[in-house]
Amino acid sequence: MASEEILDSLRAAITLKPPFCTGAVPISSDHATLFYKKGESAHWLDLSQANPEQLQALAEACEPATFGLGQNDVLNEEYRKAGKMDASNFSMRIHMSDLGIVDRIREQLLYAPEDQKYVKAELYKLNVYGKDSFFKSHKDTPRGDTMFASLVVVFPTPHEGGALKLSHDGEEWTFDSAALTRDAPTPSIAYIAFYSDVDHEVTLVTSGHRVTLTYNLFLDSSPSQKIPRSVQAVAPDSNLFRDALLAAFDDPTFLPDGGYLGFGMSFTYPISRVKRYYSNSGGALKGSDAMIFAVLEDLSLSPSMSVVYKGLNHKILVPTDYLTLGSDAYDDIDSVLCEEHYGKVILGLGQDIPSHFNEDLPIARMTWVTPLTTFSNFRSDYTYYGNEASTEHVYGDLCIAVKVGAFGQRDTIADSGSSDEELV
Ligand SMILES: O=C(O)CCC(=O)C(=O)O
Ligand SMILES: [Fe+2]
Repeated sequence: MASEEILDSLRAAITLKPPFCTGAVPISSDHATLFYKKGESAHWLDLSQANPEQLQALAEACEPATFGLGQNDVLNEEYRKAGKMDASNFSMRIHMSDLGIVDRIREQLLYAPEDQKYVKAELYKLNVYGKDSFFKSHKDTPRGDTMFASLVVVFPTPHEGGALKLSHDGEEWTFDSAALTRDAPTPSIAYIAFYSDVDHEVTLVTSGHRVTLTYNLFLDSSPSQKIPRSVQAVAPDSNLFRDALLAAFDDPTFLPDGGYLGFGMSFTYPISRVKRYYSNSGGALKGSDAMIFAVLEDLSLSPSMSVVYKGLNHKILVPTDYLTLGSDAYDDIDSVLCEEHYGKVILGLGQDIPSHFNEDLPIARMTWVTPLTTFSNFRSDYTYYGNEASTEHVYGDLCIAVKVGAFGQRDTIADSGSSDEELV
């Protein structure tokens, strides 16, 4: 039986990386010059040295900002009070890639094999948060299934308040853009990029004007962006987890006969994207999820993105490679998931085989290092052909699963997903 102390040391080594990256970057007047349309006339101002009258004129050229609710954009000033200008109504010569911000996001937020680490920052809107503006807590609506994060850039226009507060999984962070831009020795923008599924809010602006550009960040497969070699596949803090895993593997009392290790996800992933991007590798996973996957691969194990289904009688582990949604079932769902989707019944390491167990079903002896979460919960519909055809569904949660060999041969098992009948 896996000793609790070894598991605790593994858990402690999974340092939760903050779900954002941030910084301040000096800008020139050329970067800070904003041209915009208002009715028939054109205007411009330099956001690195704008006066209150210019900022007030810009605020008046904006429309009230809406926000995404489901698939709709709604206006509700109890929830969000700010001005917005669509990208078609203004122009700036500032590019996030030229300022090195896209590279920083790639290194710090996107933690994937080099050939998948392409980030595209697409300008979304300009916002002006005048006095009494705010935006209550929300998650950003993903615009397409390759969008993974949002980027907010705040210009050095005088204002107080308007900090961005983020919270995820019981932790909170504050991005005080007013202080960051005020304290910089030369005119600088402050930026923050955060995963779209992180809750965030803009606190009340108590004076001045907070002017921002927002960008949607997409995974992009264009090879035009070459990744600098210096970007490491595994970031330094992953050494802690790697060392803890190696120590656990060296301990004969840890999974003496081998078994599966499971890791619950720390972030949300749309299942359509999981099938497309993550089935064979952890490409573009977020934060500690990405770190765990990368370290397991580095240790020559074969982690897979898998789903834990709550089946009829059992929990069933199915690699996302073999996940088909909307299929037909001529048998009970547990058997279908095992026989047609390379699923395995999950049992704990020392757990007895339940009575009336169908001996044909393969078993995965699973130890959860981090608990299964419902961040990436989804539902699969299928048609069950019993006496009559009926539409049924089964719920699943995404996880990282890895098969580990017995003591002395930890990394020798490639979990091909084939329906090996042996009890692991
Ligand atoms: O301005 C900010 O700091 C955040 C804005 C925001 O959350 C949004 O536009 O969705
Ligand atoms: Fe937002």
